[in-house]
Amino acid sequence: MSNSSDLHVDRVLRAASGVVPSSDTPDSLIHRSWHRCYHQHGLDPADCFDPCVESASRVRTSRERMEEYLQVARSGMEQLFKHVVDLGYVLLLTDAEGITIDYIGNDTWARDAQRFGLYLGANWQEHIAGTNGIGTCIQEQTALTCHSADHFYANNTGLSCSTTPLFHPDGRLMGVLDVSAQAQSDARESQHLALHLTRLYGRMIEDATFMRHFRDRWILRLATNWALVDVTGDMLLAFDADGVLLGASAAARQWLRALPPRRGADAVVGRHLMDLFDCTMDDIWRLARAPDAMERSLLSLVDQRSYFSSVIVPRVRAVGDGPLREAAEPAASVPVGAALRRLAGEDRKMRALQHQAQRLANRRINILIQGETGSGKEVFARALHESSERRHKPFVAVNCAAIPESLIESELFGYTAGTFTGARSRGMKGLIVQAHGGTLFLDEIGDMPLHLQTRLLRVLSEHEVLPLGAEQPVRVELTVVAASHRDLRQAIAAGTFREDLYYRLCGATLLLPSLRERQDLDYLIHLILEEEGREAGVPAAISDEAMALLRRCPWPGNIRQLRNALRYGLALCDEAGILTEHLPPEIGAGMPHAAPTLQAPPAAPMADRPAPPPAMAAARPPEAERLQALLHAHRWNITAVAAKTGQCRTTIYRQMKRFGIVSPVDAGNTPH
Ligand SMILES: Nc1ncnc2c1ncn2[C@@H]1O[C@H](COP(=O)(O)OP(=O)(O)OP(=O)(O)O)[C@@H](O)[C@H]1O
Repeated sequence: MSNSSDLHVDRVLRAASGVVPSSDTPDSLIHRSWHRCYHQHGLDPADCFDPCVESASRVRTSRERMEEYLQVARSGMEQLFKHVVDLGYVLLLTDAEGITIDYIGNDTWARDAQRFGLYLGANWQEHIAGTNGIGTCIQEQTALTCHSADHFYANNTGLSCSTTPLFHPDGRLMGVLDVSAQAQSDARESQHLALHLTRLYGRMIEDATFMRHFRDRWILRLATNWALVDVTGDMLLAFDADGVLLGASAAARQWLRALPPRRGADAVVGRHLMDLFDCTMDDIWRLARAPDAMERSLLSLVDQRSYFSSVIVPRVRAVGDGPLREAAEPAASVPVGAALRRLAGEDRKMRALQHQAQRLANRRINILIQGETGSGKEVFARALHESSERRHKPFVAVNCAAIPESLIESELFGYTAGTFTGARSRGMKGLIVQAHGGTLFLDEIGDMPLHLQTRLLRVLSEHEVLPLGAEQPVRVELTVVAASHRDLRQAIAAGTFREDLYYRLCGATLLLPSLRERQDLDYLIHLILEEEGREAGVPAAISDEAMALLRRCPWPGNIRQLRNALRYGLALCDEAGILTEHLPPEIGAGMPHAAPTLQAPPAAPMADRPAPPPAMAAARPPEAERLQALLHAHRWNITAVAAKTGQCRTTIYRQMKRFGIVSPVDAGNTPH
């Protein structure tokens, strides 16, 4: 062994035992590696290192497994090689096990490079090759230079290598990009440019792999510099149409570490964009169309900084046609469908909501509608369905508060023949499957029991339903519109609502204004009068005084209350139309001005479809008595009562709930 080799071995051994001479400039990362090689891997720096070359089939297996990564990396390497070829560098690409799976070399140096092990199949893992650019990069998971005497083995000190780790969008290490040359100078600084280029191209390869991997998903590119964000960014995030995170680039993963960890959950996947930014999916649609990067800033909830963004919309295959098309289409000029238009007159908030809903109608986004009870959430959901491409498909409404808890699972998910005995033994298609291709409206979603929330979450994320008793899941495609008058965020905090389900449901949130806030009360009065008058077969007129009285009312029960007041008036009035004395007494008397909030328990002063009562002061309205009698007469068979009254079963349950009517079955008694 030559004198210089002895000196190298001595230096490595001293550092590995913790003795670092003051003349040495310790690179803690390199010294850590020497320590590992000597103490953990049992390597001896005095030995002569022979490159370990894996079999051709091992290399082929690795290349086949990583085809996508390899293709992207190859293009990046070819570009990088143009910059470094004249400087005598060769390029290596390895897999995560440090095995060289691609190589671009320089003919003049090919022999020497081979001698050093710089070719296909060479295994550079640290426990085999000692401290080196690739193996140490895999251990440390960071870009580094292993220059000359940084190598563990003396016969590798003729090399200078700069490397960077390459991460898959799911956070796994894919491999290492290496730029190596014969060491010309003792100074590590001579490798700064090589390290910088390696890092730069490594990032490009990672980003390109990310873009390919998530080409059918939404991608958000973020940068602190607005001018470059459309070309290159600091971070990439991929998410689905509901705003649920699917992947993050290495830099974005690092950034997300500032968030509190989630017990048992991936640090990235499954989070929601609304956890990261002060925005909704609808804002993302808006950003996707904003041409000027200056308008595309997002406030981050991770570090309270503003980031400029560039939104890359998914390229999806349209059903039934081959070519790829852009998922997003210009939406600013989408005309609002008649059903949505009819819901409001000249009310600014409602106008904005109508446009927003129309834009969302055909994008497979789940929507959450919030608003006080009676503000028209179900009516809005129906109008949204009617204004969508799905209008010829089913609209299935489920009131989660109205279906008894014991039935909700089988009603929603269905069951196979033989799962139950008796009348239900034939099996039933659940409501979710009935909504296939159309819209499933889940009213009062906040009342859904927790274990069913878990099942529903699976349906939404996997598009499959497993009916009770079934072995094979049924595939379903549907858009879910959910509604709640409760503040679901509070329900999440209270532990009664699943946060991940909330995020699945609120691809966009629409908050309906209360009737008190609306500026189109006159429009609504005339609309409802016309509808009710037509149904009752009477002319729908109203006096100015009665109109004035209605305008002064604070409407704690919202549109439901307004409709009921007008029905009441129409029932009592004659051909001259509704006069003040025909309105319910509480309208004239003025109502309590306390506005119900989203958290308030449902305030339902009147039923949806009451028969005109002779007096409103009765403790229990006559329609409650009538419903009770009907239920009794039909032995509490809700389906039969629904058929008899021409209403759907959920309405019957809802009325029972409202009037406090409890079936003897639920109360634990046997019906008679
Ligand atoms: N835009 C509208 N035009 C006319 N009538 C409306 C409108 N919106 C709601 N209504 C009427 O108001 C009543 C309540 O509507 P809906 O059931 O949609 O409210 P909701 O917010 O879903 O109530 P809840 O929270 O109690 O389920 C219904 O009788 C409906 O016909």
